[in-house]
Amino acid sequence: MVSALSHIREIERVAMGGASGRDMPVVQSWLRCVNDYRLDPAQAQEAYIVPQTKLREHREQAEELIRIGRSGLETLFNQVAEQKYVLLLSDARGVTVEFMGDPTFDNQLRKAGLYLGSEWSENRAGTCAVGACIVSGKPVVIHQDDHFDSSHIGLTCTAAPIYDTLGDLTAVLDISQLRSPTAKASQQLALHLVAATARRIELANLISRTRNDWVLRLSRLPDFLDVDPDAALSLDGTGRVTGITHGGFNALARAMNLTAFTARELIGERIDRFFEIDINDLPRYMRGGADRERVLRARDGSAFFASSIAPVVAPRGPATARPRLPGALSTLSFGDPRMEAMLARVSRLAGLDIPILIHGETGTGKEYLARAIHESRERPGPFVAVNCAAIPEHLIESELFGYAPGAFTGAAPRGKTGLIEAAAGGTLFLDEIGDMPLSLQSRLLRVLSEGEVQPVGALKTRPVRLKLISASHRDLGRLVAEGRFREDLYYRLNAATFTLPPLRERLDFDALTERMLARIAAETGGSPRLSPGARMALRAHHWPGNLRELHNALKVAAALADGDRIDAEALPEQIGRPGARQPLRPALAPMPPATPPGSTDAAGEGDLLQELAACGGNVSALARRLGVNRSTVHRWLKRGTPRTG
Ligand SMILES: Nc1ncnc2c1ncn2[C@@H]1O[C@H](COP(=O)(O)OP(=O)(O)OP(=O)(O)O)[C@@H](O)[C@H]1O
Repeated sequence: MVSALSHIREIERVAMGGASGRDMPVVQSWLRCVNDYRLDPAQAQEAYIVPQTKLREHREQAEELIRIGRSGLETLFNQVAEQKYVLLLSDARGVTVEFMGDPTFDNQLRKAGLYLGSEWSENRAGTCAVGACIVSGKPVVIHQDDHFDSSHIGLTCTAAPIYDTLGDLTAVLDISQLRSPTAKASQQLALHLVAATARRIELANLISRTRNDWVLRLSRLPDFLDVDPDAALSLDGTGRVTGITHGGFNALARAMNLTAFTARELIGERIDRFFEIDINDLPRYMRGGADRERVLRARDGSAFFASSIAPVVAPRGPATARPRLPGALSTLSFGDPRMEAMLARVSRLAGLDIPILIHGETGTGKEYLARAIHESRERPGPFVAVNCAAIPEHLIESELFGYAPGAFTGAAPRGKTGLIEAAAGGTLFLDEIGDMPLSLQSRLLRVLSEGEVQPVGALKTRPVRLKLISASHRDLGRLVAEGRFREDLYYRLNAATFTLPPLRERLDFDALTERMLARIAAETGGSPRLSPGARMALRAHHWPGNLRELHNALKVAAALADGDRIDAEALPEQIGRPGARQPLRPALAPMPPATPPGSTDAAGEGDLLQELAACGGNVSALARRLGVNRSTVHRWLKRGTPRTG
């Protein structure tokens, strides 16, 4: 093994632009460590293990994937345990959320960071397999002194990415050894095994998450098509792509010779854009047919063997009888599978006097949904909306419950009807219910369980029947645990809980945008249309403000546009007006930039798409502007995942 000193010297040489015999991914990662994360090779740092509470949070988020992938992980571990490998599954931030290893070496493994809770993000740990894999989105071997930090140069680590069904990198699978043969080629088999297991976990994830969709598996060869296909995608009842494995993304992109596309842009496209197939042909590809009957042609002329799995429950979309939603509810979704399923359940409860609790980030349309539920009722009556966070605490009681004449100094002489009574026979919408003071929660509970309200200072209660819809962007369960929300009220409210997806996860983004534009057109009398560049920038944005942010962005853009065409320039600055991005940070070493522009923030891909939009979608122009070659730009675009490490 090389000495720490010569290792440090080598990194310094490479950082100064010196030639290196190491693999390109290693050199690129070293340069990121020096130039982007400002790590110093001379400052060795031992592995970092996140605190237990943090680890619990990371594990909770990865729970579903770990459950789905468990048998694949165990099979892989059994294959390599003899050679003293340990297995780590890390999340997209590099934190190890699952670990399998020989407990005899627990102490050594923990010290080396090959353990549950260790964080292997590149900006913290320097060049390492998990971190380099998160950044590049590709399988990688980081062998011994390929590591940046000299405290890790004894390890050999092999990692492969696991993508979620929308094409985002969600986890990294890694197998590592404390000691290994000197030759890096010794890890080729490890690389193959890890990549194959990651592929299988992606397939299992796709199948388990798309129970009411068709799943189509594709391979160049008929062998193992059913269990280990090269590619897999899920399709709804209209033949639109609802999910993909990473191989599925590659197959779709290749079928259309697409290079500058991200996985998310392919979701929602019709399968007949890519293959000579119709949704009605899918049963033909179910297991049992002869190989030659399972050949499927891609639009670029290449051929695949195909095998389909029918939906466990009836597929969505017009091909099957889609449950008809009452008018008001049907305007809230344009084909997003989660929204459709949720609205179908909501519509069954809308007419009953059961409280409904709506969860969702700010601006996801909680009040819109509440109003739609109200309007879909047979005799809706009044709709009274109250934002519990907006009324000063000392006024909430009298506002909600009203008061009797002379209840307190300064009270109106004839008393006042509270908002609860005002909603009698209709719907009371309590927004931000988590902000309701504890003392009032018990009184609200009484309204719900006894059907009566007692105004402040009144001796008698009055009967009141209403539909209660409450909403919160906070986790009420957590507020209960912290003693800030009454448990009894919580259980009364949460029986029918619905969560609105954030805009960035909705699959009907384009249709939703068009609908909003149509509404703006009706209001303003124009007919605004999005240019391709503006559409790309909108798709690339993260939308922290959700539907509210989108609606406002479109209104502003329509007002600023020259005529009816909305160009990217008319969009608000944070959504990616060309030129709004910060200039590239100059690299220390005179090497081509090893990472896409914007990669130091969490929205690297978004920035790149904005750059591309600014170049009119022309990859060559963008490559010239960034000083890299076209294939580098294609690779960055193909990676299709926002950067995290
Ligand atoms: N279905 C929809 N169609 C069109 N626009 C919508 C829709 N839902 C929400 N919006 C837009 O988003 C804005 C916010 O919606 P709403 O007030 O329902 O969200 P919210 O989740 O209740 O927000 P908050 O958490 O801030 O109270 C609306 O004013 C409207 O501009």
